[in-house]
Amino acid sequence: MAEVMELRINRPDDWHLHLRDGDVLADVLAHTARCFGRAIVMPNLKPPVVDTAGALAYRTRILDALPPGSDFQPLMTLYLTDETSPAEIGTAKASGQVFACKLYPAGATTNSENGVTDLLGRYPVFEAMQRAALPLLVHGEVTDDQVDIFDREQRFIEERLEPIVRAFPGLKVVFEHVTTAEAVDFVRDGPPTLAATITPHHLLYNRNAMLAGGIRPHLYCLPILKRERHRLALVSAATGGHPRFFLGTDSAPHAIEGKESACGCAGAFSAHAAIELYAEVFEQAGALARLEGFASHHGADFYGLPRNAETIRLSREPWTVPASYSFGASRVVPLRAGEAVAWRVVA
Ligand SMILES: NC(=O)N[C@@H](CC(=O)O)C(=O)O
Ligand SMILES: [Zn+2]
Ligand SMILES: [Zn+2]
Repeated sequence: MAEVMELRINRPDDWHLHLRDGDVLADVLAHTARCFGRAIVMPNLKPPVVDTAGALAYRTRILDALPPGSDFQPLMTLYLTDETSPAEIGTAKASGQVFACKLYPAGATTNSENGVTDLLGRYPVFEAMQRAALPLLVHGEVTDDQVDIFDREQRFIEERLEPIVRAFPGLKVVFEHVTTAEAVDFVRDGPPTLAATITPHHLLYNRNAMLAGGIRPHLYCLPILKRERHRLALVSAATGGHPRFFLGTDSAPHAIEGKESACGCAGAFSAHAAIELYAEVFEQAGALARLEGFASHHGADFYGLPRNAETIRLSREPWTVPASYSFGASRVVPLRAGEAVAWRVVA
């Protein structure tokens, strides 16, 4: 069969994105706005976005930082804490600009210190979200020191996520950045209200890529990269056409000095080449025809939003990723820095 050289798909959306704030916001945002129509914007700023007023103010800062002429739409989220009230959920929904709430178990990941410690105590808030039809987005890892970091996602499914999904049959839940075969099975076997996002780095790399032959801090993210058998399960879920798996980059930039450190931050920056990297994954799986569903349709359908009408064009033209990009006063090292990416977005 002749190699596909060009691909036209509906404009994709990123259903899990970190844009950060302040002097780095414009630098980070430009990478996503060059190709994605919308993105679910994560609220784990310092301090986190815990109420509707904060989300609306952050949204304005994002719109102000957009490149001229861009019609990128930020879809805002609230960061759940032990103090979030059910009333705030109604306010968030009524704003028309908040599209979900994010559950970070306290201590699970970057800027999760203010996250939830008492999950059962949050049930009245989940109840309010179910009523308001606001999806719950979950960083699905237990935080217990006793649990091995490679087992934290699996344990979260059994101990935390399964009970929530069972208790709230009308609540849409997105299991964010799934990294294990167990998570894939849980979502596939779950109800229509349960979906998952999958990142480009978890589709492309296993833990050897991060740890064998030298430690590569720019591949360190949470949940941590897993064994090859898990990566293969993710590839089959993403490329298999199942409507409850969709694109969420978890592009999470950190300044180079925060990553190349004795105690480096978790997060991989991928927005500079996100759709291109997913195209590589789908091509390798012989599933390029399914890229559009995963990247441009399944997420919008799950959130109950219209699909983007415009299209983008991808061409099979390799290019070399720069060693770093501007990040406010610092630099960020992107995924694939200094190496080739097989696809590029053309106008
Ligand atoms: N994925 C990460 O490793 N880091 C994210 C937080 C998150 O999504 O868990 C970040 O904000 O840096
Ligand atoms: Zn996370
Ligand atoms: Zn994230």
